[in-house]
Amino acid sequence: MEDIDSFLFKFKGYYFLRPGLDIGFLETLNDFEIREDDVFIVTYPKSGTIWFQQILNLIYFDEHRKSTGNLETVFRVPYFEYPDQNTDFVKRPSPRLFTTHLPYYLVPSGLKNKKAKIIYVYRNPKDVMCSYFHFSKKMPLPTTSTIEEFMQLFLEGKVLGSLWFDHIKGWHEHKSLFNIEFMMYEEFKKDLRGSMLKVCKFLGKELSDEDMDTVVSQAMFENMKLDPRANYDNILKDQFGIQEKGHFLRKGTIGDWKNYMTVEQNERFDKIFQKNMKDFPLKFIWDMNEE
Ligand SMILES: Nc1ncnc2c1ncn2[C@@H]1O[C@H](COP(=O)(O)OS(=O)(=O)O)[C@@H](OP(=O)(O)O)[C@H]1O
Repeated sequence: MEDIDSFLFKFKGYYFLRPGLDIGFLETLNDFEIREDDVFIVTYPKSGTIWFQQILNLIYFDEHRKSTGNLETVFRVPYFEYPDQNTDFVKRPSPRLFTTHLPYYLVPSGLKNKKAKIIYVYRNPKDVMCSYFHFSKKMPLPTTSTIEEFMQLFLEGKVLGSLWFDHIKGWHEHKSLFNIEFMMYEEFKKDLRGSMLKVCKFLGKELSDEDMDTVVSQAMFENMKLDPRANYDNILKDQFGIQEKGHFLRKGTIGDWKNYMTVEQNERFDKIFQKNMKDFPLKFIWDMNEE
């Protein structure tokens, strides 16, 4: 197990990615001026962030949908807490689209005006953990050689994003403060078109049937994997010097955790999950065959 502090930085109780972090900007997050038509995707890492970044690009930008532009998916829906040096969020035209892994208590207080829209994407935490285990080997993140050791880090919240339980519970318990809609990764897997209609409704966007067909097709895992704008390889290479290809969009399935966790690990995870998530109202889907 590697030294967590060389990769992560704890600020107000939450772990950020250390490389490239602008601590001065973190100090100003609370006061960042929110516009009424801003849209935020909020996720705990490995819950489908790039998927929703792609979905927003496809919904909002004709040229992305028509594949005539080649701006990277992340460019128009940038990470709020990791601003690029060349990006001035204040100069961005409206509607501004953002991505964030922030916990509810660190986002700009202006989001509580309830006008700016927030989509919180969540995924069953066993698949999150397994996706994270693989991803951590490719990134400047605390990593481990076995899933057992990674499970320990994950369940102690010693990862980028801190404790999964705190993240989702914090946002859900405070949902009445925000204009927020909770969307489940697994529902998008099972019914992409139906789920896309829900996103459009929440965002107040109406697409023609033809455009909707394109959005659905381009948001499918198999097609996104082939789309260089959504494929993180370039970003991994540019920002972190990582050379490996094709691993960001790894499997994109439900229930892959079964290929990595033993029966005993699963039972232990379940106990901790039940203890932490007792009375939590949102449903989770752990298996592709589950309704
Ligand atoms: N279109 C589509 N359909 C289904 N699944 C998809 C899709 N796009 C991305 N993914 C999967 O999402 C996982 C990556 O999560 P994140 O994008 O949240 O990662 S990150 O936090 O931004 O690093 C990662 O999951 P795993 O494959 O299980 O590792 C991606 O494959």
